Amino acid sequence: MTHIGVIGGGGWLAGALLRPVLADRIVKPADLVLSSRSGNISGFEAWPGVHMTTDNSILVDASDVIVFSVRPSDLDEIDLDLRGRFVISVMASVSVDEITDRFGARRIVRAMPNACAEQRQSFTPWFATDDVRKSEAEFAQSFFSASGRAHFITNEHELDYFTALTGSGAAFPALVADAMIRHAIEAGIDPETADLAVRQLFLGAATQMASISDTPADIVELFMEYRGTTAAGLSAMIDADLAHAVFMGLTAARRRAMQGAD
Ligand SMILES: NC(=O)C1=CN([C@@H]2O[C@H](COP(=O)(O)OP(=O)(O)OC[C@H]3O[C@@H](n4cnc5c(N)ncnc54)[C@H](OP(=O)(O)O)[C@@H]3O)[C@@H](O)[C@H]2O)C=CC1
Ligand SMILES: O=C(O)[C@@H]1CCC=N1
Repeated sequence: MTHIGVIGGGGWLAGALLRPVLADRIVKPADLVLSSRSGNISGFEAWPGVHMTTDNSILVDASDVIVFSVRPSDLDEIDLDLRGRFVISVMASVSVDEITDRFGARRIVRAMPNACAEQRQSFTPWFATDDVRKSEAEFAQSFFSASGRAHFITNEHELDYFTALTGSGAAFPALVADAMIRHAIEAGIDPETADLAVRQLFLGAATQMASISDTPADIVELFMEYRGTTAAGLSAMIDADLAHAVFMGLTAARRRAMQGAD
């Protein structure tokens, strides 16, 4: 697993995944090839040895592992024969069967990281076809572990669910954070302080939830039992059916993932 080629390597997710991989020397800069359509790839200035191309066939010839990180709607313009090759895909909504039908590859790892990879905090479930070799599965686990928590799953269909749940990265928490910041500003807190306060709150909450055995439901219960100001706030949010809004959002995102997002 030495030479890696990333089709769509100039994109948002590829950069977020690859910078930790390069920083950890899981892949050497000289062994990495990135492709894009435009030839414009930035974010790799710290690793001048990384190769860049607009020709995917050059990338394939130079690589043992071919990573697909283009938008699903851009797949039609890619015509490659990848029979006998090992492929990793991070594309939403593109099944391993579709990858086999389009490109001939049978040894496929399909993963769903998120953009928190840049901070090494992605949750990345990944699935492997039966043909994937042990060394290739080990490479996939170490590749995705550089940018967060990599988690092997045995049911490919779950990836469409995770596309909605965790592929969305900071987006859904950011929606809640933004509402809190706007409320604070309306209450007279200056915007800079409101922003600082809510960012720190989310960092504290995430760190706490990641490090204690209490579940999120236990934490809610703890504050409800305390019967203080937080319980008053929680009761109003529960009455307003915050959970319903979250369920509706996740259902819509999952439906889109199953239909084919771009
Ligand atoms: N962004 C995210 O948070 C997440 C994304 N994903 C998945 O990752 C994949 C990539 O997404 P993202 O990084 O956001 O997308 P971007 O639009 O940021 O990047 C896509 C990249 O693909 C390149 N590209 C398009 N067509 C070709 C081609 N024919 N040959 C070579 N390169 C090509 C683009 O080049 P150019 O710019 O020059 O056109 C660009 O560098 C998607 O399938 C998405 O579903 C999964 C989880 C999270
Ligand atoms: O919003 C999107 O479509 C991308 C793909 C999966 C998560 N984010």
